[in-house]
Amino acid sequence: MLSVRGLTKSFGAKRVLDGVDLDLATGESLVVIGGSGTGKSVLLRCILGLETPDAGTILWQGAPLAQRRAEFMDHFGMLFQNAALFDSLPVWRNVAFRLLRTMPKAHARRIALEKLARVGLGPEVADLHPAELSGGMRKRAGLARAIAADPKVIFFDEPTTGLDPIRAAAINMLIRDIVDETGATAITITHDMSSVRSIADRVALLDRGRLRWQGTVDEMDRAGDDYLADFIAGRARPMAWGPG
Ligand SMILES: Nc1ncnc2c1ncn2[C@@H]1O[C@H](COP(=O)(O)OP(=O)(O)OP(=O)(O)O)[C@@H](O)[C@H]1O
Repeated sequence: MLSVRGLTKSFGAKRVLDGVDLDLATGESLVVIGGSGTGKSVLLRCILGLETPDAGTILWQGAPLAQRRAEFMDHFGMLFQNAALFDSLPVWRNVAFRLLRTMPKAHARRIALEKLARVGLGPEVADLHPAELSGGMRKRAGLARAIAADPKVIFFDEPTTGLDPIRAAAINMLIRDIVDETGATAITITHDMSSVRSIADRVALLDRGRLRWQGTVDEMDRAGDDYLADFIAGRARPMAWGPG
């Protein structure tokens, strides 16, 4: 359903993406891993049309995504790093933000409460403001917002950043369950190997602007790629990969 071909993007003299090819089937959950500054966010931003690639194509359902951007965005949801909620709005209005453009307030609120319940937040949370929530609750509210309009494609940007391991595991489980339930196609970018193991059908390792390796989680553990093995184990090789 989503194909990236030869995606290239430089900032000044620095080539951040250097011919990335990627295919994503409907309902598949792809997790993109890679060291800091390897271009994971730039890849997502190019797919979203927030950056203009220097070269390459992005196809959605077989047609250039750039020509169908509005339709794509109607079917798209995103969990932002640090949840990115609007501080001035109560939680339910954050969740219902897109719905409020197309439906009466009472209906949008009812859906927001359903989505909040789906991510484990009760109705008592609906009228609180984001500042009154813990980090884990903010992530859950961000997740409720991401799924509010029943998206077919969901991006998760570093979903466990800032959470303790137990709350991170809960968010990972919730994401996997939601992806399974909804049949949504998902791309997650993360450094967190627990997210990879919980969420991924397929893993792609981005390194110096290229996809260095991709495969299933099982294949990842047997891959025989030194950098991938170091990444999985959280192992540093002095001077091997630059200051990144
Ligand atoms: N708008 C921009 N202008 C200039 N350089 C940029 C811009 N956006 C990204 N970069 C550079 O592109 C490189 C890749 O950035 P990107 O944010 O995609 O990394 P990342 O893999 O998501 O890293 P992290 O895991 O640390 O978030 C970095 O060196 C960054 O400084």
